[in-house]
Amino acid sequence: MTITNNKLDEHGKAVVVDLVDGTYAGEQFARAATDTAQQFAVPGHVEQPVAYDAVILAGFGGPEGQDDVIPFLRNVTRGRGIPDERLEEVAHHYRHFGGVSPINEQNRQLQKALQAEADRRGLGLPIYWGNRNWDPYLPEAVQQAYDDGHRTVLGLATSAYSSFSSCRQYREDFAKALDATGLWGEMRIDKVGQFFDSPGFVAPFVTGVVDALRDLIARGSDLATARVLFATHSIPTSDAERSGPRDVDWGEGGAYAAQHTAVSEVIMAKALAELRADETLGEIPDVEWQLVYQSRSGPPTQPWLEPDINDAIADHATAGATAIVMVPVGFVSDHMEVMWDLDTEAMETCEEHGVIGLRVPTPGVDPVYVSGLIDLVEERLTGTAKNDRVRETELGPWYDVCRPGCCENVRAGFKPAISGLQP
Ligand SMILES: CC1=C(CCC(=O)O)c2cc3nc(cc4[nH]c(cc5[nH]c(cc1n2)c(C)c5CCC(=O)O)c(CCC(=O)O)c4C)C(CCC(=O)O)=C3C
Ligand SMILES: [Fe+2]
Repeated sequence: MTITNNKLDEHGKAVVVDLVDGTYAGEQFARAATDTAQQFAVPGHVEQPVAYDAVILAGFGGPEGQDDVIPFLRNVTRGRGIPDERLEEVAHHYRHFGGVSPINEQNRQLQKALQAEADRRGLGLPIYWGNRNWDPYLPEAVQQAYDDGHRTVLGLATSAYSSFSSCRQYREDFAKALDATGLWGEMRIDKVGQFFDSPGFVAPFVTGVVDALRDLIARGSDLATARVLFATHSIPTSDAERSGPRDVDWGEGGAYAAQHTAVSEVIMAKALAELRADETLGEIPDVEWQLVYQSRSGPPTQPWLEPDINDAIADHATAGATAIVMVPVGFVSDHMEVMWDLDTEAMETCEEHGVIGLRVPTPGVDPVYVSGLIDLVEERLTGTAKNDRVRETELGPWYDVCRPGCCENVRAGFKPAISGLQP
């Protein structure tokens, strides 16, 4: 069986992936031949215009009532055979908030805001929305876009960094949606590359850190004893090591940790520069910062990225810190991982240790972020050259087309994915 995704674009420059046999979820599926590598602009930036006619926003999805909680968690943990009793332990975060995660409403708002910005620029692009784990599901969004006549679609996932969970799984979800709808070869879906260091994503965090530090100054707190903790989702160290292209040595924690470290450094530098530009504030000392991890799950025997934010708060308090500023740099909206793990648990840890705890907002639907995402869409519409794309760290602009093995998950095995060279 040969299936073709990513058909020739109308400018003749081929972005074609010929797919050969592979197996996925009991179905004959597609595996791309690696010798198609030459057909992509190496090292993975598409520098020709593509006439995308729609955008599909891909979200994580979350429950919207108590009855949704267990079915949602079954979806998230699908294929790992976790019994419902175990899921009920995770469920208590959701149960605590009436079984409702704010994530779907946040994505509805984001969809609206993106649509308004695309319309304002006269792009004529409808923005669809579908989720990985809850209604509305991604295949429905793909089918809807197809039924409305769209054949060349740009995917945009609500996740900024590289790793299996934050990038490749969304690429697989789009491929799975093409399979579920029978639209392989009928519809081209490409995905916007990881945007951790795009100006629109970075700016709201800078504003947030500036506001939090100003707040501390206003309270008479000494910034020399404040700590800024940049928080992101922990992942298994085995996933972290495989994040990003395999032919680059990213150091400990792989591209995932390297991207977070680079962005945190930029946010910190920009925030301090902004505060120092305000002479009414007096001397602003350097503020100690650290990248920390949250929301670890999985068996205790499996190593995940550390330190955990709660351990870090305890250590900093012991070492004399008086205030903790939490920056959820790994997340795009104030969903459950933020509401529970930071605003509930980590705040409690701050209280226990007698330190001030402040939490910076995520980008959410900040107009700067929304506009920045549409800039990324425009880069792909116009085929903006790699060197003309504005990014805030040396690591970017990240790839439009991932290389073989990028963010692979050896536990789950090979699955087809869009916007990359297989396997
Ligand atoms: C890197 C990353 C992001 C950031 C990138 C992105 O945003 O996509 C993220 C986001 C999210 N994670 C979320 C929820 C969950 N994640 C789980 C489990 C896991 N996440 C992982 C990683 C990530 N997760 C991993 C390695 C696992 C272990 C299981 C596995 O190997 O897959 C579980 C299962 C229970 C448990 O194990 O705790 C739940 C319920 C929600 C929704 C929140 C809401 O409802 O508001 C969001 C946005
Ligand atoms: Fe997660």
